[in-house]
This record gives sequence, structure tokens and C-alpha cells, in this order.
Amino acid sequence: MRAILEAARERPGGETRVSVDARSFPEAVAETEAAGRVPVIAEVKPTSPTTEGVREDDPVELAREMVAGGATALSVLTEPEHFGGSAESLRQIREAVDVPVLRKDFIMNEDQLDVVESDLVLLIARFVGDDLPDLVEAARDRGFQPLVEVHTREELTAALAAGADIVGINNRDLGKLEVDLGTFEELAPEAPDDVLLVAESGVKTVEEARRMREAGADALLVGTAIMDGDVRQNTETLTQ
Ligand SMILES: O=C(O)c1ccccc1NCC(=O)[C@H](O)[C@H](O)COP(=O)(O)O
Repeated sequence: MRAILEAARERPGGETRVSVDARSFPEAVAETEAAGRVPVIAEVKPTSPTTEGVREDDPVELAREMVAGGATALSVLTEPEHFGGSAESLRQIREAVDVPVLRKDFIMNEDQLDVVESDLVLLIARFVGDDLPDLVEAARDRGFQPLVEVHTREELTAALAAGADIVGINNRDLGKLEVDLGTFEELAPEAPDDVLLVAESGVKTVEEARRMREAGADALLVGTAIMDGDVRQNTETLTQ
């Protein structure tokens, strides 16, 4: 994790401030619910420190297939060194689909928000620490919907104090890289009802998707299980 964070701190920001006309994620979730399906954010994740190999397929084609499979939104890794992502992939994907797109990266400072437009942007409470309130505000000022990621009760408290209204509870401990779906089950009851809760990481099966929904997940963020094989079929299975 240290190498990922060191690289993130070094990565340059954008030169001009972005202004986004964002596609509403809460509305997309409500539409999926109304259609009787499970809201899933499908992740375009070419590789990761916990995945073997690299998926070399065209990211835009993968994204189109995920949307065809019923994805409510997409998450696109833009971290280049450890996840095989790029800002350019995200730009092309957002142009090619009409669902909200989350920029998944390790954003450490305000300038890094200006690298590329997206509808949602990930802010990881564990890594931004006391800068979280300012980054939430800076993201909203640019038109982004911030998705604040937490893994502990303290981080959830910090996210709520920073005004987060879309919170991702990550089942993956980014210190140990271990996954435990019990993390979402433990923290979800602590969040107020008006916060949109996303269960992140480790969901592989329909049963696990149901487990997260029963624990209060408004949406699920799924990477590995969708990227492994036929992404359209995998998305269809998890959104049913
Ligand atoms: O996925 C990893 O290996 C990883 C390693 C180090 C830091 C972050 C990492 N993942 C970020 C994520 O949050 C996941 O990509 C996302 O939640 C999807 O998880 P999964 O469905 O388990 O692929």
C-alpha cells in the first residue's frame, strides 16, 4: 500500500479547474430500484495488487458490456501503476455510456480533482485524514458527487462530519488487503437513513449481494467478480 500512496502523492494534478455537469447517482439508483433490480456499480479494473494478470481488453468495450448487463453506474480505475487505469480511459468511457461514472483513484490533494471529469469521485477517508472536509467541498464546487470511502467507525464519523451523503463502506482493509463482508454489516447501522450507502469490495456471488442488501446497501461496488470472464453476463447475474 505504501508504494501506491507514494505514487499517488507524486502524481500531478490538472492545470485547469474542471466543472462537471454530473449525471445523478442517487437518481440512477432509484431508477434501478424501481425496475426491481439491484443497483451495481461495475468496476473497470484491468488489474490490482490482489488480482493475477492484467485484462487487456478495450476498457470502453468492457464498459459498454457492463451497461448492457444492467450496471447502474461504472467505476473506472484511473491509477496507472498498480491498477492499469488511466484518465484517458475514463474520459472515453464516460463519452461512450450514459450512466454515472465514478473516478476510482487515490486522490490526495485538490489539484488532482482537476485531472479528468467524472460524475462521482472517490475520496478515501483513511488517506486524506483531516483534509476530508475541504476535499468534499472542493469536489462539490466542481460539480462532482463525492463518494467517501470508510472502513472503520472513526472514518464513518469523520465522513458524516465532513457532510458526505454518499458513503462507501469498504469491506477490504487497505492495510492488510483482507476482505470481510462483516465490515459492511457492522458499520451500516451506524449511518443515518438519508445517507446513500455503497457496499464496496469482496462481493462475488448473488448470495453475497443479497447479504449486503439485507445489511442496508443501497448499491454494491463490484470489480473482480465482474472482470473475471464475461463482464455482461457477470453484471446481469449480480443485478438480478
Ligand atoms: O483491489 C485491490 O487489490 C486493492 C488493493 C489496494 C488498494 C485498493 C484496492 N482495491 C480498491 C477497491 O476498492 C476495489 O477495487 C473495489 O472496491 C472493488 O473490489 P472487488 O469487487 O473486490 O474487486
